[in-house]
Amino acid sequence: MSIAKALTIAGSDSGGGAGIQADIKTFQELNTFGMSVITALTAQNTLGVHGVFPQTLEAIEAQMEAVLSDMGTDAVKTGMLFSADIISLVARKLKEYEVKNIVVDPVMIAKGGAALLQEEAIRALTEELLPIATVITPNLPEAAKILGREEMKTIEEMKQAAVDLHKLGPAYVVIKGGHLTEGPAIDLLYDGESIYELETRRVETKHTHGTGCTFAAAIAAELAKGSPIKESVETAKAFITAAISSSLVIGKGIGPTNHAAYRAARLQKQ
Ligand SMILES: Nc1ncnc2c1ncn2[C@@H]1O[C@H](COP(=O)(O)OP(=O)(O)OP(=O)(O)O)[C@@H](O)[C@H]1O
Ligand SMILES: Cc1ncc(COP(=O)(O)O)c(N)n1
Repeated sequence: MSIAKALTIAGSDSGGGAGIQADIKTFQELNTFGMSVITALTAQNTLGVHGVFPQTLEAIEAQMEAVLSDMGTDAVKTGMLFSADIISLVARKLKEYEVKNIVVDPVMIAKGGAALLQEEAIRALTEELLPIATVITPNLPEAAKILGREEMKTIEEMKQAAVDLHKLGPAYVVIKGGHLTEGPAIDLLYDGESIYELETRRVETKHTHGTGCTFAAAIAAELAKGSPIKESVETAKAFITAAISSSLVIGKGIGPTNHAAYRAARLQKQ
């Protein structure tokens, strides 16, 4: 039996809600074979990040070599990359292996405020990784940081940001509106010509740890299976909405989303 393969290159979240763990759970739920390259360990739980331990470049390169030289992949999702050196290495290896379907989630800061990307790495992100990305998935603060402007507060400002981010080289741009303070949860997809709005109701919950990681991993899984970009983003939006709608009260802080919810709902419908 053959199966589509998806690779996450990201940080490990010991709490299981974000990072590598969220990605692998998402890949599994969407019927893809998940593989991982761990860029950094975080000691993390629902209350926050208690330690960040970047892996050596040697360790990261060895993981990429091991996976890509033998198994290959149908899509890649990058998450926490932490430093300029790690970004350069990852971009170089993705080019070397001519990896297709690259989803770049430009993770910068954890919900609790901990830095998951060094300030000086933004240039490497912009110059080396964004140009080879199939799709980038910044949230509002990340989009603002990359563009060096104030955080956008309206859909019109988000649209302008999507157009400006596209000029940096990715084939598609998704800007996530989870951080808008009121109204529905609206994300935008820009393909260089048209802007599509993806809108769902905003779920009233504080348990949203790992939403960005899960959403980007779901896009990668769908692209890996050969779905076109628009359908992939729509499925990812349905996946994350289901996961947030039945998010889990685990730990004393911001709990994780429920990765099993999307498939469970679909099975129930059958
Ligand atoms: N309360 C909510 N209800 C419904 N959808 C939401 C909610 N919060 C976020 N989303 C959706 O979840 C996805 C992730 O968006 P968000 O802006 O939270 O990403 P993020 O900030 O990168 O996440 P993270 O903080 O985990 O890195 C988007 O599709 C967004 O619309
Ligand atoms: C390893 C890792 N990667 C990404 C995030 C972002 O997720 P969130 O903003 O929900 O904390 C995280 N907390 N940890």
